Amino acid sequence: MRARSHIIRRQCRSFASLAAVPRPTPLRTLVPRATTARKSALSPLILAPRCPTYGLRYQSSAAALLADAAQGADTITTDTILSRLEPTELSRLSHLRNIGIAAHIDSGKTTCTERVLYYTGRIHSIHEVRGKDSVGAKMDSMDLEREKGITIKSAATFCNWTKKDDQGVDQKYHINLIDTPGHIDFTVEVERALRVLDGAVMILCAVGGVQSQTITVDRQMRRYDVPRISFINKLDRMGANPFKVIEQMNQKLKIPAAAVQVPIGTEDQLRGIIDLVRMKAIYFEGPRGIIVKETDDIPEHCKELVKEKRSALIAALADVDDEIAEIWLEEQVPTNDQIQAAIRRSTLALKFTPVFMGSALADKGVQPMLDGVINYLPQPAEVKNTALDRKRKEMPVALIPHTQAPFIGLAFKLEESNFGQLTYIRVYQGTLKKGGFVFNIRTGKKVKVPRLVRMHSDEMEDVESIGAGEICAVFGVECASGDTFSDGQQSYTLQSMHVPEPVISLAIKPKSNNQTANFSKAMSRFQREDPTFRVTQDSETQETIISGMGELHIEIYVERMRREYNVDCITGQPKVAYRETVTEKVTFDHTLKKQSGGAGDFARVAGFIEPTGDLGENIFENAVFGGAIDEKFIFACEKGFKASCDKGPLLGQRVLGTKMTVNDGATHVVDSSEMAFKIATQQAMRKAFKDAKAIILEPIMRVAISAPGEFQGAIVGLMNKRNAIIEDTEIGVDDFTMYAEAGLHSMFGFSSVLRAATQGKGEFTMEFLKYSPALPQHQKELIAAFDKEMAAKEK
Ligand SMILES: Nc1nc2c(ncn2[C@@H]2O[C@H](COP(=O)(O)OP(=O)(O)OP(=O)(O)O)[C@@H](O)[C@H]2O)c(=O)[nH]1
Repeated sequence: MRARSHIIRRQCRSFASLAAVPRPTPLRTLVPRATTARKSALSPLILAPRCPTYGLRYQSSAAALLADAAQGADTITTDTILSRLEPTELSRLSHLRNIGIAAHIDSGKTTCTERVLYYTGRIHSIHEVRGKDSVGAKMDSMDLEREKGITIKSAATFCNWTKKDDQGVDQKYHINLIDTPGHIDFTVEVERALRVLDGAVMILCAVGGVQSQTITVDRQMRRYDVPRISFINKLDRMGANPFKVIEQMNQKLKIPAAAVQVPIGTEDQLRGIIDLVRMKAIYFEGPRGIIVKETDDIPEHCKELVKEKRSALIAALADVDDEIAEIWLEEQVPTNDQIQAAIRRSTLALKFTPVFMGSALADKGVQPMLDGVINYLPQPAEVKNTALDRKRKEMPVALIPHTQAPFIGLAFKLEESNFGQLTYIRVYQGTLKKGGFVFNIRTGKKVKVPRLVRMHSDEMEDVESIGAGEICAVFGVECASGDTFSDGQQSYTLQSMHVPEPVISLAIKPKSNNQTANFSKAMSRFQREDPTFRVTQDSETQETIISGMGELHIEIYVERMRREYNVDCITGQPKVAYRETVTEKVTFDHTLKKQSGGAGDFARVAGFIEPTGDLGENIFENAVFGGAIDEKFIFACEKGFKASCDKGPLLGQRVLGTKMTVNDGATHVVDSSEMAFKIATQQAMRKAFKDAKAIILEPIMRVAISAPGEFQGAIVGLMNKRNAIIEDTEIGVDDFTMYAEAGLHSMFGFSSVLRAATQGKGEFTMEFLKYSPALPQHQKELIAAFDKEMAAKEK
């Protein structure tokens, strides 16, 4: 029995340990042709070379690929992975797309997704955002979303899209899709979706063009290297001009763009779309445009435009793709296939975005956009994903999207549901199985996966297993957002997403005491689900303080508390999350000495504090030589410094960009303690901080305001009053957009001021840009108010 288990253990030796053995020669050169042919006829597994150290025969290409991948992220490319995956794995992955839809507010993301679900057969009727039937779109499942007509939470779904291949054979593709919110206050939803998706559709309004949030989304897509296609929506709107939008994309976004389609008519004359690659006119007939009719007959009045825009497409491709550049230089015309291949290559290389167009509301152009998702966005194996190996000093290693590899997944989103915590997971490697066990790399805990589902907005479909490259959700797995899971063999961690810092906070409490339990429940749930929503307790006032990304963000949570938890809340005035820092280097030498009868308190700390140079993390440095302060007390000094940084001396706000170096001190054999050193450091910090010309930093917001042209003067006046710096103003046909930078405190309540000044026609967005020193007068007022508050508390 023992011998048998020994053999099993040897055979089950982890892929991680295989990774440590010398790298085997690539499969293709070693496998004898006859063997491969015979073997592949019997099974999809390829016989791999013998491992020199263990004498094991690799079971599949997964092991060989993993052995290479584990040598370091640079040893393997997506081409290597693609060339060495077995046909079954390759076919599974090449029929899979994980995409997100992201855009400026109200561009039509949800309306578009509703059409995608209808045309792919996931839903059987279309309901509009703010539609007359009051049902609302499938992906806006929360009551609040349906009432307000905005997306608050990103929602995941999946569908199948059938498309003919080059030989005219129908191929079925599985698409995992995430619809994201447009409002900047919910931007973390976009961050986490883009972190795990392989490609994205960026939607733009044919009238609004590149708007403030388009620029943010562009930045987010670049942060996670997400290839994208673009879709200019709302061609049916008056004033629609897709080519002006493309011009704006080329000027303002950091990615070249060119149309791959032109419209047949615009506004109320929109009839269809012409595909510039295949040179086909496409019409959308039948109920809700479900029948796609393609013809070679390009309407006469479109021919000139088609010629011009096809040339523009080839010229744009020649700038980013060598093959087209060569054809172009030889003054030849590329074939349709060459154009299509170049669009795919340059889109995947993040050098280009093909622009599709249509009107989701008018049911035109969505199906060709879906074909574009298949043609131009990557399958999971075409995206290189890496993790850090904790066992090998955080060495980056490539992940292999193979179902037989050891499981690695990232929990990117959490939600509470009636059945417990629902955790969204992207499976990067291996297979996640219902009833199987997974290890949380952060906590080291092993947990069972009791239920595995695919999400369809707020509905779910149970599944037995999910393979590499897919997105799913699990129940009953306790974890935090951003945790990496493995099957216990590897100690890999995946980098989590960027989480912006909250900039606004307010005090909150339930109206009546008997709602406290529900209030706490709601707070802990919201905090777990949304990393940009924070809850803290003011240690002096014992008030609960909530912080978030903006007024709307906080407002939505207060409203959800009322609706979902039956808790009415009293909220204080919103407060700005100011920060404190030092601007000069000063030395300190502070002694704490207390003698009160028995054992006293003694600690001496000396050193200096100085600015770190950036407004990032605070730093504590131990530069004590010769044991002037015992090692265990140094740790207490660091604790004291950190506590002081959590509540700065000027306003009780967090300290940024400050470094403390302790280089001397003294210890008393009897009276020194950890507490004494902690307090001494806090006292030293309080004094030295003020001496080091401490200042208050305030969040500066990037503000974009759009309104009809007649209100421009009034809005300039409003912004001047707020000491804003107006950066740029774009004048459109009827309206204008102003870009400015303003301190957050001056922007509180701006939505109602703007509404009143523009007869409700103006709109604005703002997002955190940076921390900057507050104006001297404002700093004085803030400090005076804080001191007064403190004095009142002491009385
Ligand atoms: N005219 C016109 N209106 C459209 C079109 N697509 C969407 N809309 C309208 O634009 C509004 C916003 O649409 P949504 O689909 O909610 O936009 P969204 O981008 O998902 O919005 P958020 O997620 O809240 O940012 C709704 O009133 C839609 O009916 C279109 O093609 N033409």
